Amino acid sequence: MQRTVAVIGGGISGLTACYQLARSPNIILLEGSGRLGGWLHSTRTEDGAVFEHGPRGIRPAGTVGKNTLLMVSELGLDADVLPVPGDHPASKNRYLYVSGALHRLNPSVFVGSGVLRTVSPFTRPLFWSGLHELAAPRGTQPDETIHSFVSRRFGKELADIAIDSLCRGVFAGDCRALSMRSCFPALFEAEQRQRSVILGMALGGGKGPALDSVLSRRARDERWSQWSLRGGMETLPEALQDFLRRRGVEMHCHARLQRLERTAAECWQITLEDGSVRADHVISAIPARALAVLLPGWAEPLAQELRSIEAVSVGVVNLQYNGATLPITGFGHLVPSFEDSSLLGIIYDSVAFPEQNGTGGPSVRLTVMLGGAWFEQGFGDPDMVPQAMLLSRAKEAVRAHLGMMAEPSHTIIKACIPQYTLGHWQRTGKTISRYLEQEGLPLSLIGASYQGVSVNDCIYSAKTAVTRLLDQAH
Ligand SMILES: Cc1cc2nc3c(=O)[nH]c(=O)nc-3n(C[C@H](O)[C@H](O)[C@H](O)COP(=O)(O)OP(=O)(O)OC[C@H]3O[C@@H](n4cnc5c(N)ncnc54)[C@H](O)[C@@H]3O)c2cc1C
Ligand SMILES: C=Cc1c2[nH]c(c1C)Cc1[nH]c(c(CCC(=O)O)c1C)Cc1[nH]c(c(C)c1CCC(=O)O)Cc1[nH]c(c(C)c1C=C)C2
Repeated sequence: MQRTVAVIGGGISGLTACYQLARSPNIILLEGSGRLGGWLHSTRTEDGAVFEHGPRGIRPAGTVGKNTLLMVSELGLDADVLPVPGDHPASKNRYLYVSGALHRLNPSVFVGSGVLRTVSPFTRPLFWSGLHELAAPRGTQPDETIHSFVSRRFGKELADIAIDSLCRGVFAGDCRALSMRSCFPALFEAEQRQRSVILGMALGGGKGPALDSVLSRRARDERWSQWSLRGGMETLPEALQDFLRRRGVEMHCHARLQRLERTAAECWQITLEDGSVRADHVISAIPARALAVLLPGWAEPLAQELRSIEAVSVGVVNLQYNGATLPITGFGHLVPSFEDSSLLGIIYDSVAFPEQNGTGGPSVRLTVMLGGAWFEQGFGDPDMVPQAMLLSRAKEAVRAHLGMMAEPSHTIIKACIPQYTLGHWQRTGKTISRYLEQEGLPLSLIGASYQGVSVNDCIYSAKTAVTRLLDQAH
């Protein structure tokens, strides 16, 4: 008898798992909402402007970046790719908003001749942070917060300003709570391997698998910092959906799971609102906390670990200013938590991707990101916050930081980003995997809750999980 694999959750993780399984028969995808794609969600206006609800740019670098470009190529999307080359202002200019002013941080501040100069908002040349790092001893803790790791190796000022902002701009999180080992594993391992992060990164960590494609070679030659797709990031799940439909994969929207049980015949019994499904193996691609509530009472040890993987809420406010121009060009700016904790940063979408501005004449598209780990403190309960409060906070920030006074058109979304806090590596790498192994549970866990929040990480971990599953079956 053919085995049935049920994939729960039709975000990019679940769709990629189906894509990797598509040669096998009896695959069923169950998505709770009315659409596939999860956070890859783009609103397209009648005049062709694109507003992203979640990710708006993907990095091409490294094994995970190349792997995504390979899938994009296989899906026939090469002509839709919008690259941001290395010499583009959105690659060269990123800003920090400190003491009421924008400070430009171009890459040479960290790696070029700029390290010898004092660049505001820092009070001394970053050269000294580099020297400090090269001399600092190897850490002895199995895990450490990002703030503690960077303060110990590079000095407190870099941690307080640059790293605090970076963690807000990637995890919407607090670097004093996030785990270095789980959020930046390559840097953590570089220190373990070579005693110094700088030396470890310079000497490299061995070769990854060969995942080259025409797109990844172009990305390397043109030094892309990121890329998107002409119709927005949602083009990717749409292409996956088309591919899966052609392969005959069963896909169901409005199929929210209510309960997961084991039957006497060692199958999964999956209860939906209006029926049930049986499967031999379940791939969960939903947030860890959402899975925890579906599990039966006997799996409480697993549910407990899953519940401890938290997530924070982000208010995403897209604003369009018709006929306006920005006072500066770049990727956007971040706001460190000491400056204004509940305002994370502003992305200048129209600079990186002018192709997505639409045909309605010149306009500026911005996204203001609010809340994150500071959401409750700034706005109260995420489920109760009035949209008007998020909108007025976003407009006020654009006025104060960029001097743009006009009345914008807008969309407001509330999103979630998982937080890898101290001990995450042990929770996912040891406790959870040991439990699944000991109980012999045919359950794979993929998605942003476990091994990286970026789109690249989600795609790569879905592929790895399916490869493991197919290897076990042979
Ligand atoms: C605002 C924001 C900006 C971001 N920016 C970037 C960026 O610039 N670059 C980048 O690389 N990454 C970015 N990310 C991160 C990245 O987009 C996400 O981590 C990734 O898309 C998560 O994909 P996923 O499939 O694991 O989860 P999700 O997209 O959350 O998908 C999970 C799916 O499961 C469904 N589901 C949940 N519960 C059930 C249930 N009980 N039954 C059935 N279905 C269920 C949901 O409806 C959803 O469709 C951003 C994320 C956010 C929120
Ligand atoms: C202000 C909040 C946020 C901004 N983007 C995100 C949040 C929470 C989410 C996000 N941004 C990136 C990733 C993926 C990381 C990866 O490993 O690929 C995610 C989940 C990319 C990113 N954005 C910024 C940086 C430094 C990075 C890391 C990779 C890279 O260098 O490109 C900076 C940044 N993010 C935001 C702004 C306004 C900003 C800075 C100018 C928005």
